[in-house]
Amino acid sequence: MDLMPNFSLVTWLLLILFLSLLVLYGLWPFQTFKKQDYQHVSTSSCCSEAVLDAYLSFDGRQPVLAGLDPILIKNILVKECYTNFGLNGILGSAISMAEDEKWKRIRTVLSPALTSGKLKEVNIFEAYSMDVVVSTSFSVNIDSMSNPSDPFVTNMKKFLRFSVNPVLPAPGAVNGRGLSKEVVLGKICLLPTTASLTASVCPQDQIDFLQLMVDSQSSHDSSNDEEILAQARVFVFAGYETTSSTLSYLSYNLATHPDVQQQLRDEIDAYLPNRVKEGEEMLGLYQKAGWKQDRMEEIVTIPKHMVVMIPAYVLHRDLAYWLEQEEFRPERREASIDPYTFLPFGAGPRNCIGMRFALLIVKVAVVVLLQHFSFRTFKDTPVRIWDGVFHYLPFSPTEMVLYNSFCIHLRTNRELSLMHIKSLSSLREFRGC
Ligand code: HEM
Repeated sequence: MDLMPNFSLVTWLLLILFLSLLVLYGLWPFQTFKKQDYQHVSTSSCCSEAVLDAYLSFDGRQPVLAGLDPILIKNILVKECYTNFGLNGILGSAISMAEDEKWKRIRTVLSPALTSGKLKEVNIFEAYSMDVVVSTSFSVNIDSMSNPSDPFVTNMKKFLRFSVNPVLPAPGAVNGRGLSKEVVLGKICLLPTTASLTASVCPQDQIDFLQLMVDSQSSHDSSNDEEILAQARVFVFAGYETTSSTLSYLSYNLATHPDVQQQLRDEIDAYLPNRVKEGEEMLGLYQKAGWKQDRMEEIVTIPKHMVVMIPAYVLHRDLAYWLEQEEFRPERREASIDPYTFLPFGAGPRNCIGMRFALLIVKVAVVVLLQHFSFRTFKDTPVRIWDGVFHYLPFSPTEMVLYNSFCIHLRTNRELSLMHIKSLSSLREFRGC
C-alpha cells in the first residue's frame, strides 16, 4: 500500500516550504533560550500575562532578552556598550550603528563638538529645533519658521519622513581631501548645487561636528565620505525629532498642569529675571518610588551576541520604581533617582552624545516661551495624551516592547555572567495587557 499521499509537485513544494519556515521561525530560535538557564524569566513571543525583571521575545528569528532590572541594565549599558538601533542603508555607518574600534574612533572625533564648553559658544537664540540642530551641527543658519519653503528645510523634512532618495550622487573631492562641508550638506538635502547653501553656511571659524569629521579625514577615501554622510544624517535624525517631541510633550504637560506651569514660571522669574541661565536642572520628571525589600540573588548568563533591549518606555512606567507612574510630577526631581531606572538618554559610554545639547535646547526653549507665553488647553485637548496615542495603535504598552518600540537595543560582545537581583514583588501584571 502506498503510504505517501498523492500530492502534486506544487503541493509538495509548498509543504516543504511550510515545514522549513516552521523550523526556521517557530522552533529553531527557541533553542537559544532553552540552552540557557532562564527558568526565572518568562519566555513569551506575545503579550505575557505576568512579566519578571527580564523576559524573552523574538524579533523575527532574532532572540531578544529584555531587561528591567537596574543592576542588569547597569551591567549591560556600562560594560557592554554595543548599541544597535537596527537601522541600515544610508545610516549604516552612523555612530549609533558602529561597533568596537570604529565606534570609538567616530565618538572620539565627534565628542569635542558637544562638550559643555563648546555648547556655551552655541548661539541658541537664532533658531529652534531643526534650526538649532542644523545650525550647531553644520554651522548652517536656516529659519524654518519664516522660510518653510527654503530648499534646505523642505528637503530636510523629506529626509526625516524617510522619503529620502537612497541613491546619492557620488562624493565630490575638495582640495584632494574628500568631502567639503557644503558638499555633505548638499547631499543630505538632495540639493542639485551647493550654491544655495553657501550663503547660509557661517563664514566664521565656528567648530561644528561636521567640520571635525571633515578635518579628521587624512586622505580622500570614499568609505570615509560615506561615514561622514552617515554621521551628518544621524545627527539630524537623532537630534531633531527627539528634541521637538520632548518640547511637544513638555508643553502638553504644562498646559494640562497649570499649577506646575505657574510654579515653573515663578522659578524662572525669580532666578532669571532678565536673562536665560544655562545649566539649571529643570527637567527631573520621575522619582524612584522606593526599593522593594524582598530580594533574591541569581546568576544570569547572557550568551555572546545576544540582543538585549532595555524597554525604556515600560521601565519608566514600572510600578516597582515609580509611584503614580503615568502622572506628570516634576517635583519628583527632589528625590534621588536611580540612574538605571530613568534612561531618557541611555547610560554608559554609548549614552546619547547630544544629551547636554538637547537639555540645553529644551530648557532654553521652555524658559523663553514661559517668559512670554502661557500654555493652555482647548476643548479638544485629550485629557490623557497616551490614551489618544494608544487609541490608534493596535497594541498595548507591553506589546510595544515586544515590537521593540521605545527601546534601547544592544548586542553583547562576549558571554556575560551577571548577578541578577530580583525583587520578589516584581512579579506584577502589566497594565493594558
Ligand atoms: C531630548 C532629546 C534626545 C533624546 C531623548 C535622546 C535619546 C537618545 C538615546 C536614548 C540614545 C541611545 C543611548 C544608548 O543606546 O544607550 C541616543 C543616542 C544618540 N543620540 Fe540622542 N537624544 C536626544 C537628542 C540628541 C541630539 C540633539 C543629538 C545630536 C546633536 C543626539 C545624537 C545622538 C547620537 C549620535 C546617538 C548615538 C550615540 C552612540 O552610539 O555613541 N541626540 N540618544
